Amino acid sequence: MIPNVLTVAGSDSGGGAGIQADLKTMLALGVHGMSVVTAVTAQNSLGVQGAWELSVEAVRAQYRSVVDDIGVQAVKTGMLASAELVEAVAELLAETDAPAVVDPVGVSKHGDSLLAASALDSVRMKLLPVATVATPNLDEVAQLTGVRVESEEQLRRAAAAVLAYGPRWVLIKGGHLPGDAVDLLTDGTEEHWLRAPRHDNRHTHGTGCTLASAIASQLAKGRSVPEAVTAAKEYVTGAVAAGFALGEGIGPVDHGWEFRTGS
Ligand SMILES: Nc1ncnc2c1ncn2[C@@H]1O[C@H](COP(=O)(O)OP(=O)(O)O)[C@@H](O)[C@H]1O
Ligand SMILES: Cc1ncc(COP(=O)(O)O)c(N)n1
Repeated sequence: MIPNVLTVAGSDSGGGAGIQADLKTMLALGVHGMSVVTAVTAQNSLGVQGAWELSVEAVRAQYRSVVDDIGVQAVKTGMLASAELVEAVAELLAETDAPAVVDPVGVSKHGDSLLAASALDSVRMKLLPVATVATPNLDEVAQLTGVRVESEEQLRRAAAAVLAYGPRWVLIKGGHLPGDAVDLLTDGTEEHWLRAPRHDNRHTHGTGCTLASAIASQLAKGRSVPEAVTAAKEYVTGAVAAGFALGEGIGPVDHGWEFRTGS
């Protein structure tokens, strides 16, 4: 049986991040990808030119259509735009018997806001508590907890601050630190350090979405959280290494890198 994985996220018209990155990742990892669109962005390699969020009703209806008939083995959330949508999605996740990977998307690589400042409290109090794995980057950690990370050793403190809001696991992504691309996965008792060489490639649009979707895909296949994150890290590292130029700015990671190897 092919596992079903659902992404609840924003559309990136440029195809490198958001829903488009999620569905490509799911295809690459051999699961059936499905989507609940929360917002539509006009976006390309230069930034986000516009964003329009959908109504709570439209988001709920998409989610129910998928979950009630088809069923899901894992869910991933990304851009949720507003406090209303964050709260509605948190409620839906709480009713769903499947692991949830929560990528608390705040700001795009270009610095465009993808989440209203008024939604931060809902992310902390409603969304993080229902996450199986939360995957904040360092900017999101600072926004959500006030903890600023400037070195690998400080990742531990960041993880503890996020875990205090109640996710089962947290993966702090150290992708924005200099040196190796090091992430810390912990549930407060176990610690797993995931280290990969930093690829000197500016075409990294979509890294976070890709990693979170890859984790959800691996969880849907029945892997444990540490196994799923380890496999997902390998996939995203390969995708960053193969990231390519597109437009005038920051190009996407290559979701299809494994198909192209040797071709
Ligand atoms: N230049 C790079 N080389 C290798 N891995 C990277 C690079 N940049 C980011 N990563 C990895 O990509 C994943 C996403 O991290 P990050 O870019 O920090 O997330 P986000 O897209 O949410 O800002 C992490 O596993 C991180 O370590
Ligand atoms: C719709 C949408 N969702 C998420 C991101 C974050 O991706 P990145 O951090 O790589 O810009 C994005 N740019 N657009």
